[in-house]
Amino acid sequence: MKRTPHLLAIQSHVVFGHAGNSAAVFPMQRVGVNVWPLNTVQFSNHTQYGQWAGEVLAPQQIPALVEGIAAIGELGNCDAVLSGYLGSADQGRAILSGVARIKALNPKALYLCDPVMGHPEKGCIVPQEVSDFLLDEAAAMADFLCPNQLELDSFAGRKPQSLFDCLGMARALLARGPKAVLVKHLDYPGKLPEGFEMLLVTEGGSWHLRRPLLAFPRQPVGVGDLTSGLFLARVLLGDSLVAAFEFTAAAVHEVLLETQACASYELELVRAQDRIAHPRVRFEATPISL
Ligand SMILES: Nc1ncnc2c1ncn2[C@@H]1O[C@H](COP(=O)(O)OP(=O)(O)O)[C@@H](O)[C@H]1O
Ligand SMILES: Cc1ncc(COP(=O)(O)O)c(C=O)c1O
Ligand SMILES: [Mg+2]
Repeated sequence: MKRTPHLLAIQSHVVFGHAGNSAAVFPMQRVGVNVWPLNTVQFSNHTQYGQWAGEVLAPQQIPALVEGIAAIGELGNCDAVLSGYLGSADQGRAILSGVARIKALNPKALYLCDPVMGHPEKGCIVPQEVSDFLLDEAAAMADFLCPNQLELDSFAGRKPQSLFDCLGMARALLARGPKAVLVKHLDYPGKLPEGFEMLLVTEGGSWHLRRPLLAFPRQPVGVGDLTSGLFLARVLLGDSLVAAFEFTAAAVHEVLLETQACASYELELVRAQDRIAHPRVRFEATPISL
């Protein structure tokens, strides 16, 4: 029997609704991965409500929890680490130490960094020191980096002029260390308004994918976290990077269709669970080169 992969997921938890681990853990479990959730913050709700209660996990808790798992002899069974929303730069550094510790025990373990940065125009609130940490330190250690367009712009230090420009900006990130860059959401001059586009850039090639852009009265949150989580889960389950990319696009689209049908602001993950595991739609990733 094939072994069930184990994934340490280090990102936010919200009590109500879905963002961070609260968006990604259940879908990753639903597709067949054992998830170890480590919550960087526990907030009442995601920050795009403009107000929330709760607190940030003390950074020293991260190594303490990782060592706790090592002490029971399980840390070497960790196949991958995912990091997302961080409450402080010190938390980020603690995560990188944890990744190094896990890779020493299991050299095949993968690290996916979703560089969640704050953006006034989006309403996602993250301390500035976290963005600096992600740009300067985290990208170098990541096997997979999953920025959205605004985060890709921050890495490149500029906005793109075209799709090929986005491709160049994503390819440039490979030089910092990652094996693959998944741009979860493209935005560039000339983009067709009716499409939602993504890019996958690897050492072996690059792929572009388009799915329909759905209309929402308020944009749902947690879509990026769902995207990164499902991509890593499917890679661990044995998909090629391109197959994981296509699966992720389809499963996320299914969740958005369910969410739209329910006229819900929060992602309808429970209702969409069978569609996550077995998407009915399929989007093909097409090769693209500079
Ligand atoms: N097919 C779609 N139709 C409409 N909106 C979408 C679709 N897919 C994703 N979105 C929205 O697009 C945005 C993507 O967010 P973005 O900032 O690029 O990434 P992240 O979710 O990581 O922050 C989110 O607001 C999400 O709700
Ligand atoms: C607590 C928390 N975690 C994670 C996120 C990231 O969500 P998204 O996947 O939409 O980038 C947000 C966005 O506001 C948030 O408030
Ligand atoms: Mg995000």
